[in-house]
Amino acid sequence: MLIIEGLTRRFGERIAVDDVCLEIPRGSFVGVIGRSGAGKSTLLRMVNRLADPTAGRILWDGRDVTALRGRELRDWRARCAMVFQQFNLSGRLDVLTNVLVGRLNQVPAHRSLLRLWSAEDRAIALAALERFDIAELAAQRAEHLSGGQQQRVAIARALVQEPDLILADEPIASLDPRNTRVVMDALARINREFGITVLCNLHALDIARSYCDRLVGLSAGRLVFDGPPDALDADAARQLYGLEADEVVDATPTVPPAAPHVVPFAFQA
Ligand SMILES: Nc1ncnc2c1ncn2[C@@H]1O[C@H](COP(=O)(O)OP(=O)(O)OP(=O)(O)O)[C@@H](O)[C@H]1O
Repeated sequence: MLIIEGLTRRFGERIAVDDVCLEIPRGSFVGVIGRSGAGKSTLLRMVNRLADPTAGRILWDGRDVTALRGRELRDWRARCAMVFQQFNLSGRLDVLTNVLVGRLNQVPAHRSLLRLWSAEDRAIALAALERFDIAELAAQRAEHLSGGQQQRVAIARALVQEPDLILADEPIASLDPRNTRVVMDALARINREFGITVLCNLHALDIARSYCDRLVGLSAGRLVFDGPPDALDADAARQLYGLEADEVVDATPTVPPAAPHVVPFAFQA
């Protein structure tokens, strides 16, 4: 369970996240929605401590992760895999090596420094690529892939990290509609098949409604909506999006939420 208590982040006079409280059970797929500048990225970045809160606490299974330092903080970050809008791959490295980077925390330091990947690590990385139908790209340089393929590589890298949480910050913002579906499907599979909690910042409300089992809406840093997608009515959307509400509201969910089916990690093909 992820518990966020009174989480606040100020940048000078500006409050990016303002006294947010949430309880997120394991295995949830939560969409964080709101206008540009609402505080979505700052909220996610605080969860894995890329940004530190000005006030408040974050607890994972009862442990205060806001207090972690040094090795414990590195371990926490390894358990919260990030997926970014711009994929954050090493373009000149091949796809398999990019995925193996997700294993760095699982291997002894001397091996990770020398990039000495074991046959088991390679098999795990390859199986993750197979899972997302991109194993045939394993030897290609990441920079030669399309945006949708690169994002699937980034999700495979997140998966081999064996995280408790995936924090996806606008993972589909630079993708076309077809790749948007492919990438959201990949996140949904990780959530359902492995029971990994997903927090996903999304601009597109129709996508958030289709894929997430819960929506958390921020406006000027404050939590103004927290509920299932079908509870987000026109009034709630207007509170979140103001005059843009009519543009972003699509009342028809396009993909019915699927029941979670949890299996342990098993990457080997
Ligand atoms: N490092 C920073 N320094 C100063 N202000 C910041 C910083 N990071 C974020 N902010 C401000 O905090 C507020 C929230 O920003 P944040 O990026 O979290 O919003 P967002 O909802 O993710 O927006 P977008 O959807 O455009 O990415 C904004 O007003 C932003 O300008």
